[in-house]
Amino acid sequence: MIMVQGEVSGKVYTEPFSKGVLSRSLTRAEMGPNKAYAFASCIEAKLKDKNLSLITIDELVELIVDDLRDEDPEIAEKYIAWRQIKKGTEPLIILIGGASGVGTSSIAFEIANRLGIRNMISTDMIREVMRKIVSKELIPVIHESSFTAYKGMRVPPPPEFDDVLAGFRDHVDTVSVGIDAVIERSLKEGISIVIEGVHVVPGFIKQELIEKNNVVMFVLTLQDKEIHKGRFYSRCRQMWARRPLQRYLDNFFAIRKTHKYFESQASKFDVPAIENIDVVTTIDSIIKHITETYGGINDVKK
Ligand SMILES: Nc1ncnc2c1ncn2[C@@H]1O[C@H](COP(=O)(O)OP(=O)(O)O)[C@@H](O)[C@H]1O
Ligand SMILES: O=C(O)[C@@H](COP(=O)(O)O)OP(=O)(O)O
Repeated sequence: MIMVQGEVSGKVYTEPFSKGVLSRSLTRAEMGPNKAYAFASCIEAKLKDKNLSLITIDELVELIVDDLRDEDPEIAEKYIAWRQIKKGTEPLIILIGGASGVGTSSIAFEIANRLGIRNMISTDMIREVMRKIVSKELIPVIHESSFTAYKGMRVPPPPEFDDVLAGFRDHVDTVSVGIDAVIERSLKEGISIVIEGVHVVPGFIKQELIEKNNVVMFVLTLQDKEIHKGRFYSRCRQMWARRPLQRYLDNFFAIRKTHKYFESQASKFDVPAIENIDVVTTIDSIIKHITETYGGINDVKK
């Protein structure tokens, strides 16, 4: 049996070489599952040829990267980026925001999967818990959707303010308290998490949290209104979908206003705004940003 030697928090451990474990990490770099398994089998054969009984993780990675570069340089680069993120010494908190329907939940799921992050929460769920705690009489805006929150405002905004955006800001401001709490708890426990939804808006999360290098935020956009509208149709086609299409189409104008607000807040707070046209391009772009800002850093700003 070939043993692999790694290190966690200064403690050395060994575990048997597993083709399954290696192929899973290769699929996270976007190699097809069959190819990944075949590649992992080749690596195992090489180790056997060398008569090795023990190899360190770093030596193994070097071998993998060398072979990957010959086999598929693009996947080799993705694998290196993934390793770099994994080597970070702090938990990674990824925040993905965007107007309703732009794809935050789909992309969050893919990102969590790619990075092997086991925790994911939708801000809709945080809001749902808050709704049970805070009555509709006390804070009516959170009992509405983000784009209809203006209907719940106890005092209408002055005429010079856009009512949809005034309601949206109130709504987001309240739910952001819950998001702050999830981030704080994740940092305290040392768990990586992806937090996604319409309530992840630049400028609303506590500054001291967002300033940390291991807390990264992204905004998803869809410039083309028709593509955006199409996403509500595709969402409703899923068998288990319970949210009525018509509601989102009726409020599409208001949803687009929030979309514009996301764009302006992202630009104001220097948060990457990523066009979510194609899943693979979106994921690659997010991973690239994370690698550049977080990957491999050991000195996290406190
Ligand atoms: N990049 C993409 N390309 C094609 N369809 C997408 C993409 N991102 C999301 N979708 C689809 O758009 C719909 C809305 O996405 P969803 O993730 O539910 O949006 P949100 O959570 O932002 O409301 C879903 O049917 C989803 O499969
Ligand atoms: O408040 C909102 O804008 C939407 C966000 O949900 P997503 O479309 O982002 O999933 O929640 P709703 O009230 O429709 O359940």
